[in-house]
Amino acid sequence: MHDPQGLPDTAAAPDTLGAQSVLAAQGLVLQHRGSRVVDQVSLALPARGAIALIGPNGAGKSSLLSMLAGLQTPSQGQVLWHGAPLQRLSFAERARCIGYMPQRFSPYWDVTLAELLQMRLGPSVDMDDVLQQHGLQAFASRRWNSLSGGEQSRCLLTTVLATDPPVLLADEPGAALDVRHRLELVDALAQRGRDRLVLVVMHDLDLAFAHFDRVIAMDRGRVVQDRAAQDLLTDPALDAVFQVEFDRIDAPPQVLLRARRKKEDGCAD
Ligand SMILES: Nc1ncnc2c1ncn2[C@@H]1O[C@H](COP(=O)(O)OP(=O)(O)OP(=O)(O)O)[C@@H](O)[C@H]1O
Repeated sequence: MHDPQGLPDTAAAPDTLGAQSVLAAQGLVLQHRGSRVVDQVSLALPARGAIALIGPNGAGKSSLLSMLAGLQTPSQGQVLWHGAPLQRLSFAERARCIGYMPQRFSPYWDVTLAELLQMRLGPSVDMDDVLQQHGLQAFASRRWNSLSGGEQSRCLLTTVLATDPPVLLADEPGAALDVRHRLELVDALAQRGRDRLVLVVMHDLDLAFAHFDRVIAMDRGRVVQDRAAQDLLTDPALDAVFQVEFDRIDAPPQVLLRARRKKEDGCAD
């Protein structure tokens, strides 16, 4: 059964965690060589909202995101889409429901941006329109491998969003962008979060706290904080996650974080 948006109707098999949410993680564990890189993560993600996923290197953010996208199979637990196992959806349905932007992407063939978009959208879509909307006309005939890192990121996000998926999972989409494009990106993601779900892995904490409603922090495979952005920003628990001491600097309309190494490291001023 499908809803009017063409999405599968899986609400017929509700689950206590997943029924209230579009996407949910239920006791997710991911093991590599016997160690748990994601360890018992349960999360309920609503149909709307801009959520940042933060945490130190190796915390398990990318691993969690790829399981939520259905790209990695959990060692334990399951991902729920409207309360029913995500794996019940076909690959085509998953691709329509969940837009996923990985940290690194390189197509198997060295295609042009126009070819990549065409593969994603099909022949009936007017490619020039899409490229123009996103200011990417200049890159249409460029081979993927000839684009700079930041250009690839902008093109990849456009490719992922071209089908307007109800859920976007993006892994550090701003990492390679210059400051203007990074600001444009977080604005666009926050805007999208008003009527869609956007879950974004971010290392830029100032941008995460200024633009996102909810912030989830991971550490050593676990979700250690899951709070409204403004609550977590002022809580020393944030310092503990990153093992630094943050100065909170009042810079209306926001509070900026300045990190110092912890005193016990013997390197603080
Ligand atoms: N295929 C794999 N084999 C072994 N270990 C892996 C594999 N994939 C991930 N890991 C390990 O799992 C842990 C979590 O990795 P993950 O990429 O999810 O972290 P992350 O929070 O996204 O980190 P970063 O912020 O550095 O991108 C890391 O220690 C990583 O080395």
